[in-house]
Amino acid sequence: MLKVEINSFAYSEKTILKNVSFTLKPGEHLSILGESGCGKSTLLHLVYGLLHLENGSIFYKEKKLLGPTKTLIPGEPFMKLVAQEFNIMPFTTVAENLGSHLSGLEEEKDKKRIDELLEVVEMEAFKNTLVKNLSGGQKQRVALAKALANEPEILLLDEPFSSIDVFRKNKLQRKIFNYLKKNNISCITATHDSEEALAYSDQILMLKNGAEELFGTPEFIYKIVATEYQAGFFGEANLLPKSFFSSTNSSEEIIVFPHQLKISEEKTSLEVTVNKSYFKGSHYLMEADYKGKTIFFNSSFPLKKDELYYLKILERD
Ligand SMILES: Nc1ncnc2c1ncn2[C@@H]1O[C@H](COP(=O)(O)OP(=O)(O)OP(=O)(O)O)[C@@H](O)[C@H]1O
Repeated sequence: MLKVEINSFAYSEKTILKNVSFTLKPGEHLSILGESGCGKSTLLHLVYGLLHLENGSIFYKEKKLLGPTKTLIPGEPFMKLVAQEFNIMPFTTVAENLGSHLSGLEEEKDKKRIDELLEVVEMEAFKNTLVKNLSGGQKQRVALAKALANEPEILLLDEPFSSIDVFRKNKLQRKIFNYLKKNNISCITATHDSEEALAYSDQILMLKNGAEELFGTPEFIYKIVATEYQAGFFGEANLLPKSFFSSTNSSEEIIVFPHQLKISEEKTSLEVTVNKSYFKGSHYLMEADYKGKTIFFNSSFPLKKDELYYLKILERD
């Protein structure tokens, strides 16, 4: 088990991370969700041992990890980090790149392993291509395969699918994360992609300004979001008075996602004027106005600009 306790971390004067702690069991997948610059990469670099953690500790299997000041080569042998600037050799082929991370002692075994890794990242067709001639997304897939080559116990992934097109992304995510589960490899992923975090992780750690904002299972996080910052990771969201939807005197406001609002035949407190409709494939996202505030709700058909509607809430699911 990995046990991370970061009391605080600063590059110079400015504190980047504070009071972040979690544990990770074998085969478990943790997603770090947070806006750009909130400290996700820094957290991965601390765990991997590229940065020195003065104020806190990291244990793996009861053993304290020493960090870069006490080890000759930064990084831990049982962990692999796929950083945003992936480090792959440009003037060698994809297969040679992967081969450089294998034993080199048993040629047939290595060849088989290279084919297996290429299959996981769907790069079989580029086996003999020079890395310098690959696209950004293809290089990212080689970096993922390279990280898997030596069967790490923990994989740290920094925005692993950021350069990969939607066409391939979903299938690749399924293949990689299923491969990790099957092989009991723990994984920490830094991501902006809430769909990826919800679908594949066991736990989500949401950061805000380098501190824990929310921590829990994807279902727990999605149901508990209460502020615009928290809800912002899951698409458009409305912050509306609770009193609109229930008989309460409280001035409390609640987060309501577009799919939780529905047009009402009866008069409600929420009378909106339609501004725009955006086709989303399975439905239309409506942008409407309520007393100068923008409200988003879903509709199965487009609504006309300037038409008035009453909205009611559906149970949050
Ligand atoms: N080597 C460094 N020296 C000084 N400050 C740094 C260094 N690396 C990162 N920072 C700063 O630390 C903060 C956190 O950066 P980090 O890269 O961890 O954020 P992030 O959440 O991964 O962002 P992104 O999603 O954009 O990759 C930023 O304000 C960044 O400017």
